Amino acid sequence: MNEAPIAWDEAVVAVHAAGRAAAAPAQALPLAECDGLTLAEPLVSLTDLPAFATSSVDGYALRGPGPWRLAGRILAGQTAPPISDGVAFEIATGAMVPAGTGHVLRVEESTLDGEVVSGTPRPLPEWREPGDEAHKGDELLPAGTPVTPAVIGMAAACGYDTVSVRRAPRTALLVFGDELRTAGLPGDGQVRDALGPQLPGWLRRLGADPLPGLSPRGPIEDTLEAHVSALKDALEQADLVCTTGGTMHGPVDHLHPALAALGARYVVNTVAVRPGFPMLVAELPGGKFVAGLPGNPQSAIVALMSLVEPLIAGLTGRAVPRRDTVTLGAPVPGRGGYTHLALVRIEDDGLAYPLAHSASAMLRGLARSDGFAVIVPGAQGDAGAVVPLVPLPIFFGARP
Ligand SMILES: Nc1nc2c(c(=O)[nH]1)N[C@H]1C(S)=C(S)[C@@H](COP(=O)(O)OP(=O)(O)OC[C@H]3O[C@@H](n4cnc5c(N)ncnc54)[C@H](O)[C@@H]3O)O[C@H]1N2
Ligand code: MOO
Repeated sequence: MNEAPIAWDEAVVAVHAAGRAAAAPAQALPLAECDGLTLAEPLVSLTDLPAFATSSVDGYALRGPGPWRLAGRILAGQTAPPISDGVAFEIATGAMVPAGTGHVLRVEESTLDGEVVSGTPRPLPEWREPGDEAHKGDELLPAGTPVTPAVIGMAAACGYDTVSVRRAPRTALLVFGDELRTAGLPGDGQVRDALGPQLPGWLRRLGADPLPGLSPRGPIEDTLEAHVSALKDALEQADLVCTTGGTMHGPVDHLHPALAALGARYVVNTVAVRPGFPMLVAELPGGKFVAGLPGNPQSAIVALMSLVEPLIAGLTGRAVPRRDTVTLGAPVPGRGGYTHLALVRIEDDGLAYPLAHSASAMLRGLARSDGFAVIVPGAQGDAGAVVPLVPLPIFFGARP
């Protein structure tokens, strides 16, 4: 219970390593099923790209000095015949350039008189040579690359039908707290559950696969028995179970005793970060994980980005999440020996400003935020300082 909190940056590395050691096996999946998954092996070109000399323009393939006699037409998709001196083939953009072609003359820079083509070809080739983009065997992308639509397009272009990927970790979300209402207005000691509805969306954006029926489940009754049984059930289906609330040691905080009852080993138990320090990740027998997110809503999201993001990265074979930097537009206080993850919004001047209503129990600042500025232990975030940013996984076009 009184374990010293681990430094924030060390916690990130520790959970990533634990996830990496338990990563899902590689599997070959059809391209259409790979969006959002992770390459398990380097993407190596299966062919020269382009695979044949490809015309970049509509015009005429020519050989030797002009004028040229029109001998036929080559459309995209057809195999080009060889070409001989004094001959022209009408050729389409994307069509195969005949072996022996000296020039491709653009249609708009040519004249066709009966069957005679004339004009002055441009000096530079108007076609792409085999291997211009890639040679067979070239490594195009390393293992661990997240599969985006562009990666799928690249894989298709160089001949893949399936790619070797690691699947998204299946997640469950258990919400703890007898004070939580799942509908209607808060009041009389009860609050709306603000984490059950938002965490599955964040988890999906971080590359996880939230299980239907378990995303969320709760509120789970505030008894140890109910906690143990809910965790057991969820762990049967999920690779990673996230929980909210109950990370402290209050009279109805049952997470730690429940983890002990299940034989869990802490990977990280409390982190020197504000807010959110009671966050934890534990590994269960069988290589499954529980991430304990504190109940205060903003603290839960700090824990998500501090521990769950790198854990998912490890489980899928991705690198430790990269942190870009931002320049602060206004001062952000440090938190002594703790790392401060401070909600910021990047305004039109390109600078990151702290947000009002950013206390750990609040969501108003989070709802307008681009991410958390990182103020390292012992430092102050002065205006003009360049600091790391933990970006929230929102599309730029969708920022609030
Ligand atoms: N004696 C001490 N008490 C507390 C300390 C401390 O150092 N000493 N730390 C505080 C900090 S910091 C945090 S964070 C919380 C963490 O507590 P738990 O993870 O055990 O969370 P709960 O006690 O269950 O809830 C805390 C708070 O958050 C509200 N909550 C919980 N779940 C939800 C939800 N799904 N949606 C909206 N709000 C939620 C809950 O009602 C409480 O207000 O401990 C402090 N205590
Ligand atoms: O650190 Mo608690 O997680 O501030 O609210």
